[in-house]
Amino acid sequence: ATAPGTTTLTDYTVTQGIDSLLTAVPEINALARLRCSQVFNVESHAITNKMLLKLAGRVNKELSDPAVDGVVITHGTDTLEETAYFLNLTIKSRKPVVVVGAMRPGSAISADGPLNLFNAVLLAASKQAQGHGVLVMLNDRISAARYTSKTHSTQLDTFRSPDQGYLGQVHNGKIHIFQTPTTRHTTQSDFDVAGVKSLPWVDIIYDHQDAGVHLYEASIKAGAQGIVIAATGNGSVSTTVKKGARLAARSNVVCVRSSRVGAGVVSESDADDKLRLVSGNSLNPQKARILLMLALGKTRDPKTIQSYFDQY
Ligand SMILES: NC(=O)C[C@H](N)C(=O)O
Repeated sequence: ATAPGTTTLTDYTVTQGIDSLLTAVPEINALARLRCSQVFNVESHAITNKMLLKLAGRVNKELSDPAVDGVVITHGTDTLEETAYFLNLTIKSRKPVVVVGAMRPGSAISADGPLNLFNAVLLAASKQAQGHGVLVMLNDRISAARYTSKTHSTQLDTFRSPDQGYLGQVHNGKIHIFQTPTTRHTTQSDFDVAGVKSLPWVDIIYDHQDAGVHLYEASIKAGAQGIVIAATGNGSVSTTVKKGARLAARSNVVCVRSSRVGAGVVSESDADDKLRLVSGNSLNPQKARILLMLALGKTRDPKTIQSYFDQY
């Protein structure tokens, strides 16, 4: 992205294609032989389900080529965690897939993109990075797609996971991996989107004080097959959530209770069975939506869907 001046950090437009990103970091040529393609060139809020499906197909195809050691995807940071988690569940390979972004435009003083990209290519080309699921590389930190989330609107250390931390770091051009995710991903995933043309529609509804039930009504009427509730605290079942869940259950729409607080596991509740609710485990609402779309491609049974949320 490019901004009008070197000190402008936020007012930018997507301008650079992959070729200009790479010419800015010639050091990358010493790390790997690169084959590049521009699959999309959009800000990340413009990514659609169709684009996710196309990207997963493309990455799986590249990785099935024995000449390919790994894949790097450059991505806007706003919804990066959604794409990374989707790929974590749908890529059928142990080879590294690294999603990389930048918080500052390339035109800025101290732009972070060049080093992030260098580190991402280093990681994607390495044996050490194999088998940990999809990785996110920013600010020298290696994160697991399952755990990491954008937590700050502008700072460079925005990608964090308070409970699970980082998988490792890149330091002076050397990779250090400290741990591996324990949730199922890539080669152990049940989800396969080969040949899939569209994903079931899932909305996210944010709960708050004095919330109305009209958003549930609208979502069900619009044909959603699932609703993720960004509930308060530990996924609290407020009166509105209860009413919304009852309406949804009547239309066979599956509701997942996640939390708007951004960290922590949402406990399973006694109310879940009665209201056909699924607990979102430690997935934030936007990631719970990704898993629910994939789960609904297989079943509408809340118990089976709960088992996916327990494992992925
Ligand atoms: N810094 C960024 O990458 C944000 C950008 N708006 C995006 O596409 O997500």
